[in-house]
Amino acid sequence: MKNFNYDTEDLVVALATPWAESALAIIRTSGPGSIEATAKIFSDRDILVKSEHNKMNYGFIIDPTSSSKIDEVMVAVFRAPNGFTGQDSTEVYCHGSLPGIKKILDAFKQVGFRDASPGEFTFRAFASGKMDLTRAEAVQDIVSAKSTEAQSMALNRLSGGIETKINEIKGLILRTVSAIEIQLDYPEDEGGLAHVPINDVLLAEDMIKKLLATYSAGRVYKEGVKVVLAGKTNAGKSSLFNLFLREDRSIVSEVHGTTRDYLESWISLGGIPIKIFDTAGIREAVDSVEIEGIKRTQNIIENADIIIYLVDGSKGLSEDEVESFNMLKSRSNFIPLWSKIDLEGIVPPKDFFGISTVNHEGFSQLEDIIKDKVFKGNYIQGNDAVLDSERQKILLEKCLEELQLFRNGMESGIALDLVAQDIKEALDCLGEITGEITTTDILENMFSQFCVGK
Ligand SMILES: Nc1nc2c(c(=O)[nH]1)N(C=O)[C@@H](CNc1ccc(C(=O)N[C@@H](CCC(=O)O)C(=O)O)cc1)CN2
Ligand SMILES: Nc1nc2c(ncn2[C@@H]2O[C@H](COP(=O)(O)OP(=O)(O)OP(=O)(O)O)[C@@H](O)[C@H]2O)c(=O)[nH]1
Ligand SMILES: [Mg+2]
Repeated sequence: MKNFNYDTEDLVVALATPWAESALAIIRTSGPGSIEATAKIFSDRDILVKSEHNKMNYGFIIDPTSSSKIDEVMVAVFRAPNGFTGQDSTEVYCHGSLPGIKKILDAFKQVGFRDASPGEFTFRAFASGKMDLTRAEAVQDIVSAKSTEAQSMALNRLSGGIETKINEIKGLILRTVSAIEIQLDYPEDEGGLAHVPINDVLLAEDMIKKLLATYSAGRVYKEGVKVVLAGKTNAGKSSLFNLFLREDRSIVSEVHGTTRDYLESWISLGGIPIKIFDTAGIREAVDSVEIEGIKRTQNIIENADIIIYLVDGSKGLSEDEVESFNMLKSRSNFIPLWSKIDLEGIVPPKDFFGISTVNHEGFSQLEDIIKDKVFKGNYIQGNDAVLDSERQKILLEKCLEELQLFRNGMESGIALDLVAQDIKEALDCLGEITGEITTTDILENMFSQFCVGK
């Protein structure tokens, strides 16, 4: 974090692809004069110096001290004010050999480049006005997206989905602020406070609330949820685990206590990343291994987002589990299942959902129930911009509070110049979200979380 570099005028270089052997690797540079500087280590200087923006050029990277060839490459040229960073910039597409990459990076250092710090390319894009902070944050989101949905949502933000919303909200608040300013400047004007469009503030509050509601739903796609399969031995937990995975991962048998330690696996449920746990069945255990297994089960249950509790439908709820079952039952994240409903005469009692891992009856309903529990009613609609940054969320909450303070002040007749302060603070929150107002702390915090080369 301390290493963050705000200088945007010097030359930076970084490997943009992983430090690993691969077919190709990309080394990118940015900074005023980076095209000329790259040309110093390129086989045909003129080609690069004269290259158009967005053009690929074929040649060799040359060691500046020995003049020997380092690698056969393609070099892309981007010219300010265009391109990702908005600065002169180049990209070397080389062979993905680690020693080769190292030699090229060394050659760049010899002609005046320094290593870029994490997020420095995106910071430069921000600094040159190519993107606001909501888009800059989306750059890292899109790189680290773990599901297709998370990636689409990040792309929406990268394309300005959040920025547009914030600007709309800002527009509404600004109308009110300028009306107030007119009032303060010309208090004798007719109409008085009636001219202050409080309705716009209500609309702004509404938009903020809607945006905030997308946050928790967005988290789900980004971080995923932990779902645990729990219940007594032989209830069918491992069978259901395997059905979720569509693979025979966990051992299934009619022997009680088959699963001794927990198993976990990531699955996708309509794009929601779910870490699902098969656990050791709960019973009065005798040997120390099983006791430890059950201890772990209890630990996983405590930390789960969703608890799926299976009761063996062919046996029913047994006496020794009633107490713990009732305790779990009151939790909002609890899903009680009645298993083996394919067997003759098994009907789930009230409050239980039936499931069969033999004929899959009840499985798609179970998936829907999980989704409902996960989203708690906050579904995301089609192309909604989904708020994902905690930083942005906190600022929006603060903005909302300030707006409410402002309205309360207006309604209770507090002096206009005082309430004006609240609404201006609301405006500042929005300015901080997009980065019109920034502090070094904010920037350091944000960009230090990026990968190097981004
Ligand atoms: N080779 C390469 N691929 C890449 C990137 C990159 O930097 N290099 N990107 C980096 O993350 C992403 C693409 N992001 C980009 C964002 C803006 C511009 C750009 O040149 N914008 C021009 C207008 C482009 C046009 O409309 O034709 C501009 O802003 O002036 C390019 C790439 C993903 N793929
Ligand atoms: N008929 C029927 N049998 C099932 C169903 N699900 C599981 N079984 C059987 O029930 C027995 C126990 O299944 P498991 O999935 O191993 O049960 P478990 O809850 O993981 O048991 P432990 O690991 O011992 O805690 C096996 O013989 C399964 O074939 C079902 O839906 N219908
Ligand atoms: Mg099992």
